[in-house]
Amino acid sequence: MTLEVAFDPYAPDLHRLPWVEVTDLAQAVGGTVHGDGGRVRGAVIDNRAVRGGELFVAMPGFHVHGAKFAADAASRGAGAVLSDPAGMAFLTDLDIPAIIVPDVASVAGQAAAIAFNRPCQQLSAWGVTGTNGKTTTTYLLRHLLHRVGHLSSLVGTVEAAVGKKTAPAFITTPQAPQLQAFAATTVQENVHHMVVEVSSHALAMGRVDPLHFACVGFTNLSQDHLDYHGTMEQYFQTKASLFSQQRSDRQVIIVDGVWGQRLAEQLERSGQHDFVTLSLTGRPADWQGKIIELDGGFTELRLRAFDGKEASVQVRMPGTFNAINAALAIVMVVTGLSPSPRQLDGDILRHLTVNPIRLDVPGRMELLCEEPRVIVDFAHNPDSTKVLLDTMRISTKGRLLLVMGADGQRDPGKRPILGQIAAELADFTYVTDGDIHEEEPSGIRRDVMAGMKGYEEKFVEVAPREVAIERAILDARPEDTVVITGRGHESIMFTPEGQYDLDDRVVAREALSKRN
Ligand SMILES: CC(=O)N[C@H]1[C@@H](OP(=O)(O)OP(=O)(O)OC[C@H]2O[C@@H](n3ccc(=O)[nH]c3=O)[C@H](O)[C@@H]2O)O[C@H](CO)[C@@H](O)[C@@H]1O[C@H](C)C(=O)N[C@@H](C)C(=O)N[C@H](CCC(=O)O)C(=O)O
Ligand SMILES: Nc1ncnc2c1ncn2[C@@H]1O[C@H](COP(=O)(O)OP(=O)(O)OP(=O)(O)O)[C@@H](O)[C@H]1O
Repeated sequence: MTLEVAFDPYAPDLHRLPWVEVTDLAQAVGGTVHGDGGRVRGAVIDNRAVRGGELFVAMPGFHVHGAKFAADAASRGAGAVLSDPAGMAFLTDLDIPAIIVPDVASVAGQAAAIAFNRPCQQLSAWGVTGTNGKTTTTYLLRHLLHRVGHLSSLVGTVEAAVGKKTAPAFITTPQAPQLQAFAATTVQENVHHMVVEVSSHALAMGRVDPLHFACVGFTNLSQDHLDYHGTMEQYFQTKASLFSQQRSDRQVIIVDGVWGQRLAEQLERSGQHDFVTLSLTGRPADWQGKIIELDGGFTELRLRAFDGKEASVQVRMPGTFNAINAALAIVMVVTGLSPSPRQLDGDILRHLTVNPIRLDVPGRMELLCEEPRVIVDFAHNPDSTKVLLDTMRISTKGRLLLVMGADGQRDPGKRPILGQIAAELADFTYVTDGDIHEEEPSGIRRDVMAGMKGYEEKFVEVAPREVAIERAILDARPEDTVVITGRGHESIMFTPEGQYDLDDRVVAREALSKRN
């Protein structure tokens, strides 16, 4: 019997990497070496991931300092430790060398890039950022790159995939050493393009450093993550940093929202003129897109470039927002692969649009049943919830029933706004738990319901989530639509008491089986 080994996208073959002298590495990151010489190949941020010879990147975290695990990393065979003055307290009696720098996060990517033999220099990286649509656009990018003959790896909220191998994701954009490890795996699998979903947290925490993207795209910006960024301005500037020439060669920006327009103006003012703009609402832009609604909830997307090149393609994915995501992905591939952003390769545009675009993205508009229609979707902020409910309303014959909640320990300011959108746009809402994390769930639900004042007859509070999903599905009439938002593809519920398996799709299917 052969045991199948699970694919670990963050564990490239270390034997295929050259050794790096610790003194050279220290010099490159401006660190001082404590202990004798030594050498490393590869890098990890978790002691439990050490296989032998890696640099253990010991960063301070929100809960613990990584250096606390340095001795264990050494016992597992780590070649050296990278840490900071605060971490040194844990490094006494260590029998491997340590590189000490003032701030580990700011050099972790660079150190890991060197330890993995600079994998990103051997591939083209594509990045997508924005509040909504990142995951979907990265899937579309990967699909379209394939259409023009380029295999790519993909790392984002749902999965980390290289070729046909895939592993579930635990975070949207991995920590810098993991991203470099993922790039090394990509290179070792002979894949030359890497598509990255770039979160604002990642940009703020230096997780994509020192990656230089071949092409990046901006979807949109609306309220989210203000618990971390504080203000919309700060959130915007963090996202905007991906579009500087220090970080990316080519940039595509949707300018239909005020933040996209600001991004374009900001780049223009800074003397960066080569970026490409895209509008789907008739605003002045390099690329114009027009979305025509077709029967069945699908769309036809017509694109016209600044040089007169035109294409049209059917997007067989529900919702105009998916046509917008497809437009961004198409323009990114044409922009990224053409000789220059202003000298387009018409063959690429033709190849990309010759066949309809149809792609299932796990937990995004995932259709579980036609009658009643039951959809699981990842919408978990005000804008995506509004866009989703507006979209579903068009094709709902009966009532639009919504199962929703908000996440614990995440941007409490958006909770009443989510409640208000639900109250205004759904016919009936089952207010339940989102991802609880380490917060008391009834308080989260109360925050959501604070936005539903005056609509008391249009919602009910039901917890736990499984019960709310079941109740909505059993209440639904055949002509109704049940939309279950907030967790999409996620399969683990985090609570203060621990974690347990909870997949909305599994719960919904079980409930559907109880309808006679
Ligand atoms: C706030 C934040 O970003 N936290 C991340 C951070 O956790 P932490 O600071 O609590 O880490 P910690 O437990 O204190 O540990 C400190 C260090 O010790 C190491 N360690 C820890 C324990 C151990 O046994 N051994 C060990 O080596 C850890 O790897 C870490 O380097 O380091 C962890 C290990 O990499 C991450 O999993 C964790 O992300 C958590 C899961 C998270 O939810 N992050 C969110 C805020 C996030 O980054 N979200 C964005 C945006 C998503 C979106 O757009 O919606 C994302 O990119 O996912
Ligand atoms: N372009 C868009 N504009 C607004 N809403 C969108 C757009 N694309 C998708 N959505 C909605 O947002 C939800 C999440 O989409 P997706 O996962 O692609 O975005 P994301 O930016 O990756 O989200 P997250 O950052 O939370 O991972 C979808 O399920 C859909 O309801």
